Parts: sequence; C-alpha cells; structure tokens
Amino acid sequence: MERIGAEAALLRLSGWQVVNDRDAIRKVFEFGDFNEAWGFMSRVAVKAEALDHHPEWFNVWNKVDVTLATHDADGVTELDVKLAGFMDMIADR
Ligand SMILES: C[C@H](O)[C@H](O)[C@H]1CNC2=NC(N)=NC(=O)C2=N1
Repeated sequence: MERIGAEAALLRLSGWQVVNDRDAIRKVFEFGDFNEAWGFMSRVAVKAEALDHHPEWFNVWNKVDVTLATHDADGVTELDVKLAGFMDMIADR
C-alpha cells in the first residue's frame, strides 16, 4: 500500500490530527462509560481483522486514544483512512 501522508488523510476525515514525531493520525474518542468504549473497541477489532490492519490504541475508562499508521509503508495510507472512517461512523452519537 502506497503512503499518502497524514495531511492528505486529514482532508477526508474529521476530528483527526497529525501526530508530531511520525507520519500517523490520531483521535481521542470519548464515550459515556467503559462499556461503550469497550463496545467500540470490539467492533473496531472485528473490522481490523477483516482489513488485516490494526490500530495502536490506549484505553482509560471511557476514552480510547487511537493512532493510525501503516507500518509496512512507514506512514499513512488509504487503509488508515478506511479504518478511521469506520471508527467515525460507528462512534458517532
Ligand atoms: C502480516 C500482516 O499482514 C501485517 O503485519 C499487517 C497487520 N496489521 C497491520 N496494521 C497496521 N496498522 N500496519 C501494518 O503494516 C500492518 N500489517
């Protein structure tokens, strides 16, 4: 997969930001409680397996801090845009 870069990815997403020290995108999702956050993570996990593309993420109670990049490409690719778009779609309340 070809690298498109974080800036190009952000033009097509909302609420995501460029990571400072590497070519990656980041968003902190906030939910009502841990159960909702975990439900989100479960749905994303199934999608990640289907895409064979996996998030870097950190969960504390109702927050999920997500960073996306394609390790094989050493940066952001269409796969990251796809996974980010999926997360936005299922997280919106
Ligand atoms: C072997 C396997 O297909 C690769 O390691 C996949 C798995 N998930 C991945 N996830 C992400 N984010 N980047 C990758 O390059 C990647 N590669």
